[in-house]
Formats: sequence, C-alpha cells, structure tokens
Amino acid sequence: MFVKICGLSTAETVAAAVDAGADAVGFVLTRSVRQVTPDRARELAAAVPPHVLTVAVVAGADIATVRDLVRDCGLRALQLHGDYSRDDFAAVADLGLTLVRATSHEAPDLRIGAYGEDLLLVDATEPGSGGAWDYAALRERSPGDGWILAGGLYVDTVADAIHRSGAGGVDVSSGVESARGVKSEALIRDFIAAARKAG
Ligand SMILES: O=C(O)c1ccccc1N[C@@H]1O[C@H](COP(=O)(O)O)[C@@H](O)[C@H]1O
Repeated sequence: MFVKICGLSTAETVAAAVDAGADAVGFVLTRSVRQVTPDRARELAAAVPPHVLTVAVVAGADIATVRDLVRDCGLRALQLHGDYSRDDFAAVADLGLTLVRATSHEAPDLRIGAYGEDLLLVDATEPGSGGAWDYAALRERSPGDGWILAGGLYVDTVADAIHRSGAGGVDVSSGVESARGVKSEALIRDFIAAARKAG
C-alpha cells in the first residue's frame, strides 16, 4: 500500500511522516491554507531520504507558471490538480519528474496513463477539502492497477475506503490535521499504521 501525506509545511511533520513510513510527502505550491513557497519546499525536502518521493502539488496554475514553480524546488514528482490537457502534461514531460494526474472521481477518463502521467490520483471534486465521496463506485470503473485514492480519508475511515475502492495507494491532507492546515504528528503516525494494516 502506497501512502502519501500531503500539505506538509514544517520540519517536524515531515520527519514524522518519514519516520512512520510514508512513501511520499507533498508540498502545496499554489493557493491553499497549506501553501509553501518553492524555497520552503526545497528546504523541507532536503531532509527527506531518497526512498521517499517528494511531490510538488499544484492546482489551477497555467502550465508556464507550473514550470516556473517546480523548476528550482528540487522535488521529484509533480501532482497536477485541475483542468490540465494532454498537451499540458506533454509540456512538463521534459522536467524529468514523476507525473501525477489528480482528477475528480466524476471525470470521464480514469485510465492510468491516458494523459501521459505515471500515477493517477482519484480525488473528491474539491481537493484538500476533507470531503469524502462514494469510494466503492471506483471498483466498477476500474482505473487499472496502482491508482491512488484521495479525498476525505481519516484514521478511522481509511481501511474501509481501501477495501471498498480497491485502491493501491492513499493520499491524505485534512485527515491528519488537528485544525485546518495544522498537521498532527500523532494523526500522521496513526493514519500510516491504519493504511498499512488495511493493505
Ligand atoms: O491539501 C491541499 O490544500 C491541496 C490544495 C490544492 C490541491 C490539492 C491539495 N491537496 C490534495 O487534496 C487531496 C486530499 O485532500 P483531503 O485529504 O480531502 O484534505 C490530496 O490529493 C492532496 O494531495
């Protein structure tokens, strides 16, 4: 089970995620209560060991701005949320990053790789909102092997969500916070343990 902890902004919570066994950690570079600057993301990612994927999370920025945001921040993956086209994905392919297409569960095309991405993340309609959706519906639509489930996952719901959806990975932001935008080291540890136990 692949586990990503998203929206990190402090050295302590990055360390908690890494120590608890996260496979990936995400830094939000566009407007959000969890937004960090590219320089801050670079600083935080410098302490992350190479076996943990560092992910730049971007929503809604035009693709030229995306290129500027990620070019110098030293992260290894780019997660794009929003109305990005196949051409947009092609326009960042030369950056050498693992590309994550983040899309709503209501989107028409849920095949992994349809836009040239390496990983597909299926989310709620409003990313980072903590809102859950009908995870079981994805079993019938079958995005393929290895897709990542996101949107409204919490310590006490993640196991059921994994079983109902058949996802091979999970991504969480709101569900490991003690208040909006404030990550909890204890919840990060508990979430990773619960996801690992389920998958
Ligand atoms: O976390 C954010 O603030 C965020 C902002 C903009 C785009 C994506 C964001 N996070 C992603 O949202 C989902 C999970 O959200 P939640 O657990 O429901 O809060 C996940 O893909 C995060 O990477």
